[in-house]
Amino acid sequence: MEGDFTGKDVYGKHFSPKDYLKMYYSFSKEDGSQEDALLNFYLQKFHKTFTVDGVKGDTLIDIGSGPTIYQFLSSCGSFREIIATDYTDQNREEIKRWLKKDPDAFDWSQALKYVCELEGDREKWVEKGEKVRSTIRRVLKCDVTQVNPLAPLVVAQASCVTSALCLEAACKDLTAYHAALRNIGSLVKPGGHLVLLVALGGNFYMAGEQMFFCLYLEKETVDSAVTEAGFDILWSEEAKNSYSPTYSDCKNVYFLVAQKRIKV
Ligand SMILES: Cc1nn(C[C@](C)(O)C(=O)N2CCN(c3cccc4cnccc34)CC2)cc1-c1ccccc1
Repeated sequence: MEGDFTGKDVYGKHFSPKDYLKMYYSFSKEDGSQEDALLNFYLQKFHKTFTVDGVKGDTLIDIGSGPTIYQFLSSCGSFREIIATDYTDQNREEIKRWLKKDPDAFDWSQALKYVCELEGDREKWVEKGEKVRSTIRRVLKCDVTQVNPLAPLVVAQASCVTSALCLEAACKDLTAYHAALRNIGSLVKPGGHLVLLVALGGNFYMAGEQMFFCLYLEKETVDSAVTEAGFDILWSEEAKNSYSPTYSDCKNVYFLVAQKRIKV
């Protein structure tokens, strides 16, 4: 199955955060399900980046947060402020529901417990949730196709920009992908970090009954786009995609940490 590019308007109209969260982030009851394995990979790499390797700073901006907060579970202890962003109103509303402890918000307790286990005390998951809530200070609109993705706001350059599973879904071709990387890279201060989670080798993914476009990317394409955007890649790791093939045809997921070159 391959689809035409899913324009921004389709996202706004047809993307259902509830369907999506149920499909991709409902930890199965029995351990070791395929979807768990993929989310566990994401959580392990964020843990390595922020808790083990010590990437830290003042502000972290997450680009294209979607309706999820798993990407903040390790970074919340390393930054004074986190800014979550997304293009669609319904994704930003879903994040705000969780921040406000709305009873209708998605239950992230399994992911919280998993990260606390990585940090050495699974029982601390409630405190971890409070830490995430107190660190996410703003939830803003973003559009990676704009030179300033946070326009009309002008935000000071951040110590770190993260973006998970976003650009391949937001960019219609490689020209747009390179431009989007330059756009989000402009939000990083010199010497700051860019952390990407990318779906490789895919053309589509499902959220509920709706099929969404995915730009077909290979590791080398991502690496060269990151380098051309002014970053040095510090480390990266690929994992086999284990989403059910009816969910997506992407082959691998790719985690990358890069540092913005300081112009001398
Ligand atoms: C899993 C999974 N989750 N997601 C993230 C998801 C649900 O797509 C999302 O919420 N996003 C990204 C796109 N995004 C955007 C869409 C249009 C324009 C945007 C302009 N600027 C910023 C963001 C824009 C809005 C937030 C993607 C996958 C996945 C991808 C490929 C293969 C397999 C799985």
